[in-house]
Amino acid sequence: MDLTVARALARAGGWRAGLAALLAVLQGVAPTAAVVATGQLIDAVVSSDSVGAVRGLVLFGVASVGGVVASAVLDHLVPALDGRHAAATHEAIADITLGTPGIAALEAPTTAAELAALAEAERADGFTRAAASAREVITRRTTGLAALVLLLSLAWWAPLVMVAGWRGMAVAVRRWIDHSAAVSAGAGASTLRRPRYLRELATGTEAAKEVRLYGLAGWLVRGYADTYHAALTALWRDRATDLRGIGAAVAGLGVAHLAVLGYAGWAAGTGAVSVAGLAVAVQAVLGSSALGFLGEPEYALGRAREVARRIQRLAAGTPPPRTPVIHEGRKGAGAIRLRGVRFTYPGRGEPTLDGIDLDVPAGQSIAVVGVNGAGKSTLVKLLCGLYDPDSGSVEVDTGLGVIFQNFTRYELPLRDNVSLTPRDEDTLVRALTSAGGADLVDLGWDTPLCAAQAGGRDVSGGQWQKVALARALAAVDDGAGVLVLDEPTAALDVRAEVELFDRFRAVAGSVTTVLVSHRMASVCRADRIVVLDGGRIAEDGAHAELMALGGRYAAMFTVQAARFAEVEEHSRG
Ligand SMILES: Nc1ncnc2c1ncn2[C@@H]1O[C@H](COP(=O)(O)OP(=O)(O)OP(=O)(O)O)[C@@H](O)[C@H]1O
Repeated sequence: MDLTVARALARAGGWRAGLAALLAVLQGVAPTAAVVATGQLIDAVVSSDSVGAVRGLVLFGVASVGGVVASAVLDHLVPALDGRHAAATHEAIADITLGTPGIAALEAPTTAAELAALAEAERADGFTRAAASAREVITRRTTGLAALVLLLSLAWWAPLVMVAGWRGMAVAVRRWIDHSAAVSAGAGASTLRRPRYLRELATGTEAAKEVRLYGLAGWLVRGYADTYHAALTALWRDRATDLRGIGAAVAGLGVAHLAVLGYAGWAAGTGAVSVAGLAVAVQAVLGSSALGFLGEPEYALGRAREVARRIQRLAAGTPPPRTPVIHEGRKGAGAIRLRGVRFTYPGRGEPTLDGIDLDVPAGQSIAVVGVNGAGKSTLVKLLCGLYDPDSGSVEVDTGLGVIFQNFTRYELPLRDNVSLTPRDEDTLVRALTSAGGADLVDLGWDTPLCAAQAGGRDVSGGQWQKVALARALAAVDDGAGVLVLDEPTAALDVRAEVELFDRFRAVAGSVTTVLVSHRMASVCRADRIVVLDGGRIAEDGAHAELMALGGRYAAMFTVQAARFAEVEEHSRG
């Protein structure tokens, strides 16, 4: 039994784990005790020894009843132990993933691979049966060891021969399985990624609309079948390693059986071993098989061990929390200072941000614009401390409220979507109304925003954005002095966005706001506009200044304004 798993079970289960281990040993000894009792009975019958026969019967009864009782108690104890162990494992994983201050560490290839492997192990469900598997392994190994003790009475070398035979077999099988597992976890995982993704696309709801609209069903099914088959063929080829090791182990095991059973038969023939002794020896040889490879419980224990080790590795590799640059405690509008900020995504050659200097005084509203991929969202993520800059510094004076482009749509009641911290309904109503979502209040605060749940309701994309805005406003209520809006209103039409942005500014007027938007109608309302280009700030100034400059911003604004005027004219005409 692996010590890593034993420690994990002991930590999760305390005294229950100790008791379970003891009972598993008792359950393992019981069959051997019954074999000994049978031997005593045979001896007693052959020699007409009634006292010996009673002793044999009593021992048989104790062994049988003891085994049954131990087994029954374990049946109750072990599932509870497994539940505790699974909960402790989930907690440890959550501690690791939530304990990192940024997301860069989670996105790092090694960490991401470890986390993916953990998720895979959770799906395989192996570690949730760690206690059940440990019970099985302890019981069987105890039975095997007890059988060896019995074999000692046949000949001193008999246990050694049987152990060698069964361990040789176990090593050969284990090696073959470890190789297969390594193939699956390594190259196999990456080759299976594509078919798995295609299967998710085909069966999930996310792409269901496009799959139907573009008639992708045939392509998906073919693509899945082809890539899955190709991946498995490669996997099987890789796994079909040399089986000679197993062949040799089987031969060795055969020789061990022949030697011990042959000797027992010969000894019985010469009278050196009694009939009872022969019966016991044969049973002991059978019992020694429990020292071989145990199959599923060993796999499951292996998976549990992998999970425990991955958790240890991840916990050891988790960087200590950085000195926070976000000063949560301070109230009121906060200033933002970026000095020489350079940032490169892992695996990318070119920096996405390449020397950003930006001072935003408390209370200012600033808009960040730039073409797709200019680095606006990256700047926001650095502001929030989700990534650390390669060089330079990012400092924010107060707590932050943020709405990301892809903000989370919690499958939770409306109340929790506006604020996950408990607060009175007046505050919630104020936040939602200010965000333009007054009509959503009628849904009821306890209505889950997910039609799949009992009493739940789906809401539109625009309504979700209002909920997300309300969430940011609730954060302001909590004292956040900087509000970051990363294209929060893309699902709204231009007029609705402008209206909402004005209302939002009135409500959140006391805080510093950073708006990322492609809508010039909203952008031009900010006190100051920053144009990102090539990882740097290309233009910086108020709307009128940048229009007068006649640069990138002026060009962007003019194109949108012209298009907007055209549409207006068209709709009037
Ligand atoms: N997690 C990531 N890993 C690697 N590269 C990334 C990652 N996220 C973004 N990028 C890259 O960084 C660059 C800047 O992306 P970012 O999302 O910051 O741009 P953006 O200005 O917000 O664009 P958009 O207007 O399209 O939202 C892009 O080239 C993008 O491909």
